Amino acid sequence: MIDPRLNRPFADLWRELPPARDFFLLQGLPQPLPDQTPAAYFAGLGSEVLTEAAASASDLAQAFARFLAALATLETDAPSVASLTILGGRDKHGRAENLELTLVPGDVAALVGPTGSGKSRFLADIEWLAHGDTPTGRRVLLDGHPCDAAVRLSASGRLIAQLSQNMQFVMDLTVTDFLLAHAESRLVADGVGAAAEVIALANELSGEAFSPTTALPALSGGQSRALMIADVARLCASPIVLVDELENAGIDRRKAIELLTGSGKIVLMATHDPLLALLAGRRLVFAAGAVAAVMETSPAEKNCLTALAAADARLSALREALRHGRQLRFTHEGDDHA
Ligand SMILES: Nc1ncnc2c1ncn2[C@@H]1O[C@H](COP(=O)(O)OP(=O)(O)OP(=O)(O)O)[C@@H](O)[C@H]1O
Repeated sequence: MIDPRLNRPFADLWRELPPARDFFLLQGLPQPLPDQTPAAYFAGLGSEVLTEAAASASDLAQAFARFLAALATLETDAPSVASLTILGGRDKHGRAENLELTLVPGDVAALVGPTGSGKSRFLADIEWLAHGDTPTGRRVLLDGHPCDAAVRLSASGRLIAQLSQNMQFVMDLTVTDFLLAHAESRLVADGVGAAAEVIALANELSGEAFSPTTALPALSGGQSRALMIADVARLCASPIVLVDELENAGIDRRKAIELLTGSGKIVLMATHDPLLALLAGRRLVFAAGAVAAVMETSPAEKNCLTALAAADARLSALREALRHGRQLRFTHEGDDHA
């Protein structure tokens, strides 16, 4: 049976599956015209081109149809996770950790605890999809099942995105070129639109806007974080996001969390920041390398959010004034004028 896509103009195919163009490059075939159909293109190939390609016109048409089918499968192959479960292991002294925590898309869990209490280790256990084979003995289940070695090797990079504290780009590309390359690798149909959307979101998160033509290494720390968060939220298929401290990132943390959870991701973040902790539905309290308690954010705590956000905005305004060399003023009445 003839693939119906072979009777549609190339312009439509390029729009839906941009990497379909690569077929012609890889086969060393002339680039088709946008208003041509593949059926007409292959039928019209001259004998010289066919000899060079060592294939008949119908072989090439069938190979192109298989290429399109494979691309379409890749595109729908975004990993999805309905639940993430972490089963307790043991603390630094070998005592059992009493934990069975299940998170679903849209959930945010904050990891709190003194320095050295095991927050980063917990994130690393999830990243590794631990199976009782890390120092903590924890086990991580996806959709209620343990992950076998094949899943762990092939899927952990695609399932889990990590935003770490120190983010520095070494690639000498402009922001747009980087995002276009990422969009292309993810087979996003409208790469240009997606890149523009990520830049707009990143500029909403960071205090100082950057332009699409800014070189990646020229971005400030806050701008880099903002770009990565917007990229993870919009372009990255990973359903699980691990965040190691957002507080000093120089970005709108509240918006950043809303952006990530709004895109249906499971977010786990280590934090010492009350604002971020209260944005999470649950917080895991760490002590001696284990989760000592799981606290639900209470309605009373949620009520504090508005006041806390206002206090946070005042502090941010002071930071901004400080940055710009202005005099600082902080009053009990809250009418500080910097
Ligand atoms: N259950 C455990 N068993 C054995 N070692 C552990 C356990 N939990 C954590 N550790 C180890 O303890 C050390 C400190 O833990 P970790 O770095 O995770 O703390 P943290 O809470 O992230 O600290 P900080 O807030 O300073 O970043 C690490 O070397 C880690 O591997």
